[in-house]
Amino acid sequence: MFTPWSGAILGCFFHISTQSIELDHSGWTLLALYNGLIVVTAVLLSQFGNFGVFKAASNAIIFCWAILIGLLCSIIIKRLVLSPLRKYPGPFLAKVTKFYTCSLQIKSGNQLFKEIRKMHQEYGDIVRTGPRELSILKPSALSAIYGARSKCTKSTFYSQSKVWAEQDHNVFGLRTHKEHSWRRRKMDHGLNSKALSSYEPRIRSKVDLLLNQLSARQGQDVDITSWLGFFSFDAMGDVAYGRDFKMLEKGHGTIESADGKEAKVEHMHAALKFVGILSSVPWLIRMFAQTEIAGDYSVFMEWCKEKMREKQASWHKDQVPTDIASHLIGARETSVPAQRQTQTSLEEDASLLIVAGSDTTSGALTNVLYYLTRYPHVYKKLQSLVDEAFPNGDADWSYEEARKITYIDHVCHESMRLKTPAPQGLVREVPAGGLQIDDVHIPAGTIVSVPTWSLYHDPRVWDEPDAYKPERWEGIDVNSENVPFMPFLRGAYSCPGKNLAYMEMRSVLSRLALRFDLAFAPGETGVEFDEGPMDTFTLMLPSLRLVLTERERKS
Ligand code: HEM
Repeated sequence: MFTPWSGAILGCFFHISTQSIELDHSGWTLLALYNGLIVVTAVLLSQFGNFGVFKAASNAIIFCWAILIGLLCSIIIKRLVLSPLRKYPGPFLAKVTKFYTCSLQIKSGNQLFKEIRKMHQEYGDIVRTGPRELSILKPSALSAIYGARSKCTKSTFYSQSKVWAEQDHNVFGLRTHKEHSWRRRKMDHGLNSKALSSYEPRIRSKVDLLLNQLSARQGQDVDITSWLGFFSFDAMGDVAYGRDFKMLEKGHGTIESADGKEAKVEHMHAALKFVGILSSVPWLIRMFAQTEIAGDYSVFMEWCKEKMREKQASWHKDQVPTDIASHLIGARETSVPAQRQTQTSLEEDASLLIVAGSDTTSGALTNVLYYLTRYPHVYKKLQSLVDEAFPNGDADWSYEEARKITYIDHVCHESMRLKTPAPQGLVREVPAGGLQIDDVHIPAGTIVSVPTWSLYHDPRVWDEPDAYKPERWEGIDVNSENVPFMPFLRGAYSCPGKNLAYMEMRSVLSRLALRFDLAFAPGETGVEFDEGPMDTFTLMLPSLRLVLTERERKS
């Protein structure tokens, strides 16, 4: 009964019978079951098969290996011969396993988005990048996949954290439309225009601190990537739960948790780099997440959760919410128990806000500064516009006036086009009934994405696609479905922090232009910075060294 052939047949049967079940979350369970099966088989063989212990164990191992081989053969045949995606071109190995794109991510130094672009150049607009996955380089795919009317859902990539129940995930990790939409409404309250106007003075004081620190270092070699990182972490700590990381004050990216443990932002980045490498095989990320080996990353996450618990302890129903956490806590406390956000998900949201809102904004800002330094005529134009709006300099500055300078938005859009914050494309699952994109029908269950890096550099879509030309955005409504550009995404899963991010970017850029001239630091050419962004889901940037000089007229 426990022969290699019966093992192989059992492997095939297991594959066929579990095809419609999502096993991505069950890595450790499957591993445990497999090892358990070896032991049970060995026991059965020694008890009932008249085998000695050694022979029973070796036959059990052979039988279980045969199960694996049968399973693998069945998977490979399905993926190569029977898959509804077999007609789509792509690298042979990509059709067989996601470890192929994982290996490309490693080989390219976390620049899989460039490899995907090469694949499109070789195979065309629709490329099979995985057994179940298509990358679709078509502007019309943006609305079809991500638009407000799209029924596509988030793929398993999104539920890679260690929590089990759907309702315990942070809002980013929620994959069912229903659960996601009510949780999103609660978070959106903390980021609507009324809430934002109450955050504005606090963002302003963080910009004050940033400019003062840069002023104290004027004429020196400054790593602007780090300083903008300190700014965005401090701003998010304040807006998320009214707490300060004090990175701008200390001049380094560390936080301390209540039990005295110190976590460095650079270590958190190392963990994200690891996540970036495994992004093609999210079930493996989840397995690692469940082993509690995240080190500094978990100190950081714990800090965020602790701040949420502190806020909960001091919450009072008559308090006016002053940050996103108090909006979330207020919504929870005033709901009937059956409609309450779970405690775990509240704490998960606490860390999500920092991860989603800090590196993204500082990365976007750093990229803008890179282009402004590289193209001084653009910076001069920005300076003359802010000088015109604020003739007495920084002392006159107000966000109300700064947001009217549309050129600031144009330099941001152009920078986010050339160095898009989520370069690989965001993965979505096609719902029952399939998805129509132009004349192509994509079958249900396919994982689809638009490779935004490729799209934003596509000469068929953009005139001089590699040139930095903020003027191209004049008179263009970036929110229109007809514009093939969505750095903050569109539709149900779009970024709730978009207006906050613009507030931070407009504030920093307008005030920096009022106060400083920019130049690359001696020895800095910008080449490594330009070529070195890593995809760790968002872009992780190399250091950019600049020299800032106070302009003649001081604030
Ligand atoms: C330039 C800065 C930013 C960019 C480019 C950006 C971009 C994005 C994108 C593309 C998504 C969709 C990701 C996906 O579906 O996989 C997203 C989601 C999200 N962003 Fe942002 N973001 C920025 C800043 C912020 C800020 C400041 C916050 C702070 C509140 C924030 C909070 C979030 C959250 C909570 C989500 C998950 C939304 C959901 O799944 O419903 N982001 N962001």
